[in-house]
Amino acid sequence: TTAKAPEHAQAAARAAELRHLLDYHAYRYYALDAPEITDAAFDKLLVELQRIEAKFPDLVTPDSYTQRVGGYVGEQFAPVTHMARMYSMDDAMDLAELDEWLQRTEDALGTGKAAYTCELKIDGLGVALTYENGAFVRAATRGDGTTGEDVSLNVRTIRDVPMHLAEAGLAHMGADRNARIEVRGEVYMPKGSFARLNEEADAEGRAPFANPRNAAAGSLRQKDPKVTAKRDLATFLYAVASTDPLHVHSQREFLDWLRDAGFSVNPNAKRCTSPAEVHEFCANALAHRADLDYDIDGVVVKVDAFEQQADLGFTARAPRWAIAFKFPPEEKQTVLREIRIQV
Ligand SMILES: CC(C)(CNC(=O)c1ccc(Oc2ccccc2)cc1)c1ccc2c(N)nc(N)nc2n1
Repeated sequence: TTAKAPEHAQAAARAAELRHLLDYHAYRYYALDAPEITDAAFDKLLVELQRIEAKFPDLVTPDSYTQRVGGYVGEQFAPVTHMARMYSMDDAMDLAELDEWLQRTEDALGTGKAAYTCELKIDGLGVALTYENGAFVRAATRGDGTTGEDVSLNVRTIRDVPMHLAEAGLAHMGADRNARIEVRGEVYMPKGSFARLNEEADAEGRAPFANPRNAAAGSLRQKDPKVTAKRDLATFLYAVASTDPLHVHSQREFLDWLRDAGFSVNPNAKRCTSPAEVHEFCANALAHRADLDYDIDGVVVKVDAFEQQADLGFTARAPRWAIAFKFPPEEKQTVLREIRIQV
């Protein structure tokens, strides 16, 4: 066994180095959208780690990048109670209703001026991701807002979901770096992946998915994580149940923290300091809707300062400090399946 010791120790050291490298390069790629190495170089590191773990199984750690796709089928979809309600939002169906909300909000705040953070409303599936001591511990669907389904094994296969929080995010938490936090966001299927998936379905004579949202929902509900892993799902995070451990004081600061921590955050968010700026953001989002690689169904306008959010509070159903400005359904050129009529 002494002969084995140096080889094992060497393998253990290299495995730790590879785990760190893979996490760093995944962070560069998914959170910063600024990769330093090619995908091929990344895959080479991953294969090297998989080989070491195959030779020395005791070196496998749960947060290792190689553990993204795995786990047996039975343990999925158990009911999960969220740390805090995952609220929905009131809707504004047109600019007049949006202006009513802006006016009502500014009156309620009494300050005359409020700043808002405008975000794209991704047409996907709401999920809650829970981290403890900086490590991913669970993912759940939104469900009815209080109780969702455990989809941890499937969410682990989504490449842009970090298995543990990056140091830049943890450092911001100071003494609370080990706190349990639950972030919320959307799981979506990029339009390109949706088109490819439906081409495959067509080629195999299976029914196509109606839209990317349904395809994302179907992919998250897969019993076998190996199938989910092939569905090319992605995320954008946008909320947290309790902001205390993060020591941030506005939605804009929070979105910056999410990036620091390694999460994928939609790059089109903007802090607006007047209703006119909010209108401009909405008009611009609608104008560029078709150019995006994901479906959106509107814009979410949020009071930016957390102190003002706390002043406004929640109704039974939704926060008073956020509104969903809805876009009309996008007319899509649906390719009708050829129908052969036997004449
Ligand atoms: C605003 C919020 C409803 C999230 N916020 C929450 O879920 C939430 C929940 C408890 C909170 O704080 C509490 C903590 C404990 C008790 C009560 C409230 C705070 C925020 C929401 C919902 C859907 C969104 C969407 N589709 N796209 C974008 N871009 N943003 C969205 N934002």
